[in-house]
Amino acid sequence: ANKWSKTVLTYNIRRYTSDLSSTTVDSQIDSALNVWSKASPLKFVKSKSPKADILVDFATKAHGDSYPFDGPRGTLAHAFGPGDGIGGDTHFDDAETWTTGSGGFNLFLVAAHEFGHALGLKHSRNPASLMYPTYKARNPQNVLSKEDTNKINSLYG
Ligand SMILES: CC(C)C[C@H](C(=O)NO)C(=O)N[C@@H](CC(=O)O)C(=O)NCc1ccccc1
Ligand SMILES: [Ca+2]
Ligand SMILES: [Zn+2]
Ligand SMILES: [Zn+2]
Repeated sequence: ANKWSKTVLTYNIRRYTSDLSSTTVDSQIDSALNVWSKASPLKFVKSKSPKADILVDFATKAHGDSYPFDGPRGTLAHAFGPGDGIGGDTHFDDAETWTTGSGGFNLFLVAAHEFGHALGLKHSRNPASLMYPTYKARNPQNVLSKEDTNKINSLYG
């Protein structure tokens, strides 16, 4: 599927990174989902069940799908597009140092990018877009470009 057939999506955080408190991870993930719910009709509900639409996980190297992580740097995270089962699932490479600031990799920023993929967005060629392929520091108050917003609303608006 290229998009979810519903606008209320559940998410569950299966395992956490040891770089941050679980409370901090919860709030970073919630803020990253809010980026998209603010720009579209989408709603996200935290669930206790790993059967949630979007299963968030931190893992290293081979972790049960066909895309093993690669140690520090390189691939930081990946997400599967909309669909049942692994669809929507979002994995973070725990070989990275996850931060809430500008050191290491900012979890909020990477998560916001990954959730774009989980919702059906591909990479953009526009360096101003959150969906541009490579990580760079952005103003957390304004991470979406007009293109990002237009794209999410072309799917769910
Ligand atoms: C081919 C995929 C699996 C590469 C992977 C990605 O795009 N995940 O969504 C990734 O980790 N990309 C790196 C860049 C790279 O591997 O060259 C990245 O920084 N992704 C996180 C990101 C990208 C743009 C904005 C914010 C965060
Ligand atoms: Ca990596
Ligand atoms: Zn994975
Ligand atoms: Zn990406």
